[in-house]
Parts: sequence; structure tokens; C-alpha cells
Amino acid sequence: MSIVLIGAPGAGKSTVGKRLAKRLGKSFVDVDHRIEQVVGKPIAEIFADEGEAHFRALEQEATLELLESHDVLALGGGAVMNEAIREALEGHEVIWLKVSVGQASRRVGLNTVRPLLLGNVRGRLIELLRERTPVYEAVASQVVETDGRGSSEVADQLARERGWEQ
Ligand SMILES: Nc1ncnc2c1ncn2[C@@H]1O[C@H](COP(=O)(O)OP(=O)(O)O)[C@@H](O)[C@H]1O
Ligand SMILES: O=C(O)C1=C[C@@H](OP(=O)(O)O)[C@@H](O)[C@H](O)C1
Ligand SMILES: [Mg+2]
Repeated sequence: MSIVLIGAPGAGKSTVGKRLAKRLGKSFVDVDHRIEQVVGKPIAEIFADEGEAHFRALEQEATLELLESHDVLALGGGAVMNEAIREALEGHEVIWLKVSVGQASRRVGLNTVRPLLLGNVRGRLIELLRERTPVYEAVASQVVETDGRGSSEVADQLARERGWEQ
């Protein structure tokens, strides 16, 4: 059984996942990073050159494969909108990192380019969260509020709950 982090862009899946795995001494993979490595270019360029549908196909293939081989995974924010991925998540520990639109827009503004948020980060996040929140809720086995908490605090809490003592 793997620990799988889901949630909106800016929730902290990539950052928290890496730290959590380190604390637990477990293997970690960020699905988006793996796709970038395999294709040889950033997600933003895959969207621009091949389109979102192509990215989603790569995302499905990579997520299903990596679920079998890693202990802790950070998924992309849109991965749970794919039915095959949702089915594959059954039986895994799925942690929804919850974030408000305000905090998520502040966080992603400082970070790498996210093609789906280009143009109007806040407006796009509102739309994405409206569409995805019920899905995150349905798929999650645990919900963790991240607003007002640093990524290390979130990771340390999750690690402690799993038996790591400070
Ligand atoms: N709990 C948090 N509090 C403040 N900033 C955070 C938190 N979690 C992540 N960040 C920052 O927000 C940005 C996006 O985090 P990231 O892990 O890439 O999110 P995701 O993978 O969910 O899109 C990064 O710059 C990261 O350092
Ligand atoms: O929300 C989305 O649909 C996406 C989120 C991104 O990952 P993060 O959630 O890590 O930003 C990345 O998979 C891609 O840009 C699409
Ligand atoms: Mg990420």
C-alpha cells in the first residue's frame, strides 16, 4: 500500500511528499517530475507542444505504473479526474492536502509555470476547485488542512501519525 498525496495545485503535494518520504525512510516519486524526465521537457512545454489530452495520457500511464513501485507519491492536481487512476487508488492511503484559493494562488505564484493556471491564476483555481473538490473528497482516506501551516509542519504531522518519533 502506498501513501498518495492529492489536492489542488499549490496544496504542497510535491514538497510535503518529498519530506514525508524522507522522514519515513521510504521511496518517493513526483509523477509530474517523472513525466518531465521521461519526455525530456517541462510539463508546460508538453501542454504547449502536444496538448492537454496527450499530457493526460502520459499522466495516466505514469501514475498507474509508479503506484506499484513507490511508497510515497505526489500526483498532479488533475490526476484524480481520470477514472482509471481513481480505480487504481482504491486500497492505497490517499491523503488530500486541502488548500484555499487564496493560499494556493499565493504559493503557485512563486513557483514553476503551471499551464492550466496561466492568465488568471485565482480565477482558474476557483474553477478547478469547484470541479474537483467533490472528487478529492470522495477519493481521500484522510484530509489534512494546509492553510496557515508550513510544508514541514504538514509533513512532520503525517510522519508522526505513521510512527516516526521526533
Ligand atoms: N504548507 C505550505 N505553506 C506554504 N508554502 C507551501 C506549503 N506547501 C508548499 N508550499 C510552497 O508552495 C509552492 C507549491 O508547492 P508544491 O509542493 O509544488 O505544490 P503542489 O505539488 O501541490 O502543486 C512551493 O513553492 C512550495 O514551497
Ligand atoms: O491541476 C492540474 O491539472 C495540473 C497540476 C500540475 O501539478 P501540481 O498539482 O503539482 O501543480 C500538473 O500535473 C499539470 O500542470 C496539471
Ligand atoms: Mg506538484
